[in-house]
Amino acid sequence: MKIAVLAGDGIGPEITAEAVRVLKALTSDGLHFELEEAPVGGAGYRASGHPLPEATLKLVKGADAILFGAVGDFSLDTLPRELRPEQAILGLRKELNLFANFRPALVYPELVHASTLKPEVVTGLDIMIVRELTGDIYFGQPRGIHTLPNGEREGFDTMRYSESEIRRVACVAFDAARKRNRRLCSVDKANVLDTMQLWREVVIEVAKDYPDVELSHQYVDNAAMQLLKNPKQFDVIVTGNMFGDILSDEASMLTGSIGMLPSASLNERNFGLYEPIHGSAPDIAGKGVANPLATILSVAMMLRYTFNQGEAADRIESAVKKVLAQGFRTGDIAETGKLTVGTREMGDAVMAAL
Ligand SMILES: NC(=O)c1ccc[n+]([C@@H]2O[C@H](COP(=O)([O-])OP(=O)(O)OC[C@H]3O[C@@H](n4cnc5c(N)ncnc54)[C@H](O)[C@@H]3O)[C@@H](O)[C@H]2O)c1
Ligand SMILES: CC(C)[C@H](C(=O)O)[C@@H](O)C(=O)O
Ligand SMILES: [Mg+2]
Repeated sequence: MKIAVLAGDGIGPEITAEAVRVLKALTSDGLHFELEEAPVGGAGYRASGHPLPEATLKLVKGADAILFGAVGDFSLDTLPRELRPEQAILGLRKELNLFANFRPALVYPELVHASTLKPEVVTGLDIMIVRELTGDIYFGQPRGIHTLPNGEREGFDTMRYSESEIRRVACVAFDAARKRNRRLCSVDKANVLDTMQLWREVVIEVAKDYPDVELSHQYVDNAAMQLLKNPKQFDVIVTGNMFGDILSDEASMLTGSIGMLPSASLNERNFGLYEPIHGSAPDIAGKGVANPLATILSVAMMLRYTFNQGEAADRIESAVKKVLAQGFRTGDIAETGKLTVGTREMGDAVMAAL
């Protein structure tokens, strides 16, 4: 199993190092991983003048899966957009056609205290957000900043989705719902946006092939509120690129921390990029305090989705549950006044539990 390891910027290298240790530990189970690292994001720009260097792209194209840390470097924010670190992850998603993004939000019993919501609202919460990842206002043309006849500048981006783009992610979400509790909520803004009216129409068409899955619809503003009011009403949520970005960060706080949410970004062949949903966290980078569990759990998703190694994935997830039960906490998930561990110690604990 060939894995390209792209650690990226900020806390990226710290959290990725722990996930790589976990992968290497599984080698003793008879699994064989070939790991190769390459620079990406700000690190890619500094190494070769581009956030997604040619050599990095070549490496990922020859790999079976990608383990991704995070990109983002505020000191490069003045660069033209195409050279900024974030273009690396956007470029990989587009180039590799990773349209289906799975972002599970799971509340571990030991972390109920860390949730921003009351225990009875989040205990046992287990939802899956399926975010479309290669379309929407993120990639729609035209876009830009131009000067109006009156001399002021205007910025513009275009929200667009074709029927086939909506259909394929809807199918993925219905399939996921079928394997879970057979409830799918499609989140859109069909009351205002034409793109989203089409979204709703196509989702309803696709639903005809899934009579066993209960489909509901919510406008995104209501969905953002419902996630805080009664998150357990959801099983699978399917939504567009931008709404999914925002709702998944929101959902992370139901679980206690953004440092707990892994993700899988897949194409039609289950080739995948696996990354935590958070960013490079410049405010804590280099301090050794970042929570590595989202990245470690992303490795479990990789084993399950791309490599069909469900047992190994279960082992990682059980190890994470065990360290939480043992009381290991990085700062983001700690109770006030309680002892915390750093990134490396959390990795050590997971290794020991494995
Ligand atoms: N996929 C990605 O690579 C990705 C995702 C999101 C943001 N970004 C980029 O990251 C940079 C920083 O963005 P931001 O500050 O808006 O979001 P962020 O997710 O990096 O950080 C938000 C907050 O969450 C905390 N946090 C994040 N991950 C954590 C972890 N593992 N453990 C403990 N705390 C954690 C941070 O310290 C910060 O306070 C920006 O350049 C942004 O574009 C990249
Ligand atoms: C860094 C950025 C391009 C990215 C996104 O908006 O998709 C991030 O926020 C994410 O959630 O992976
Ligand atoms: Mg995001």
